[in-house]
Amino acid sequence: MTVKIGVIGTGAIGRDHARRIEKVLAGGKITALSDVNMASAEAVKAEIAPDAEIFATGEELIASANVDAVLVCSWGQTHEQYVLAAIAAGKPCFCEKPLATTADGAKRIVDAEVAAGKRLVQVGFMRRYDAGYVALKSAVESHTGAPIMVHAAHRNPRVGNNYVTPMAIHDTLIHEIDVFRWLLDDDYTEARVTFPRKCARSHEKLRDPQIVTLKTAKGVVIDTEIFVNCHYGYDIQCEVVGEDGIAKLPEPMAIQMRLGAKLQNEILVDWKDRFVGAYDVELQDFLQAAARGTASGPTSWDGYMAAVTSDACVKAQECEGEAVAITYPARPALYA
Ligand SMILES: NC(=O)C1=CN([C@@H]2O[C@H](COP(=O)(O)OP(=O)(O)OC[C@H]3O[C@@H](n4cnc5c(N)ncnc54)[C@H](O)[C@@H]3O)[C@@H](O)[C@H]2O)C=CC1
Ligand SMILES: O=C1[C@@H](O)[C@H](O)[C@@H](O)[C@H](O)[C@H]1O
Repeated sequence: MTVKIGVIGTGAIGRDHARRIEKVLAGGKITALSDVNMASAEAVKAEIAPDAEIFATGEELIASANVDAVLVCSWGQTHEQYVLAAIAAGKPCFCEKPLATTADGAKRIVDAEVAAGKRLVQVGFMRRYDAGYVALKSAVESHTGAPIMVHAAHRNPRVGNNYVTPMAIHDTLIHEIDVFRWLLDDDYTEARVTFPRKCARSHEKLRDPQIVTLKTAKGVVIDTEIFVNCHYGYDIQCEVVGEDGIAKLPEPMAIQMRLGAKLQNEILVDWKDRFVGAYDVELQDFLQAAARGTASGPTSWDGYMAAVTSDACVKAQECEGEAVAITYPARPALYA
């Protein structure tokens, strides 16, 4: 079966996902596009999906009989309305992170999906599909012994002037928040944030870098450096320290060169390249589940847990150095 896909939001990631569905993956076809910037949707139609119909609104796209499943790739604050509309229409929906920009919004999605009685939503936490993280999880489960600490870093070369301090959590750390719950099979109990001196490239409304420390129910302490003006590249690091040994996230494959009296490996600069394989696998998973009228992978519940944790981390930014407690409600049976 070919799943007819409608994409809402045809900016950086919407365009890239449309490309992979049309040109890389099996079992899907882009039949509909929508963006508040119609020119962007028109450009994606012209370059990637010539058969797609352009809709003025996401709601009209979701209602179309020519759309079996939906990709929500618009700005974060618009995700909730589209995911709720997709659930109401009974159509599988892949939603880019964040599921919603508030924990209350994510909870409304969880409630709607539970009321629908089946999984319809996959959240775009692609790191769970990254070959390096999958190997790391296997090493932690089989070799390192019980985890005690995690040291991590999330570094972007630069960000725009619209990227302000809380976005380091909602937009950036949210990937670590999700992937460490999955990697450690654990939940968080408290968050703490420390700011070193602000780096010279950080603009007025951004305190960069910062270190977020999360503690889990099993007692693991995770420190993550977020540095979004690191300048040198896009660099994701993670090391798990266990009772018997240490496991480290592999570096992306890169040719090692001996040149000009230097030993060199290229470092990537763009998240699209760093996680290209993971995006492919996550969307192939979505297409397979959507063909069965359902969803798999990271759930609405995971999106909700990430939102609750993000809110606590933002509070922790506001009271530097102090611990902010994190508590979660009971998990509905749909997400057992
Ligand atoms: N999983 C990942 O690694 C990544 C996820 N993202 C997430 O994807 C989403 C989009 O990010 P980007 O593509 O980087 O942003 P972008 O700004 O390049 O594209 C967003 C597009 O959505 C459109 N849009 C905004 N409001 C809309 C609405 N109400 N209806 C329809 N279209 C609307 C904009 O006109 C724009 O074309 C964000 O939630 C972001 O956090 C982004 C980058 C990487
Ligand atoms: O999701 C993403 C961006 O929105 C975000 O701004 C980056 O920090 C992340 O590394 C990338 O994966």
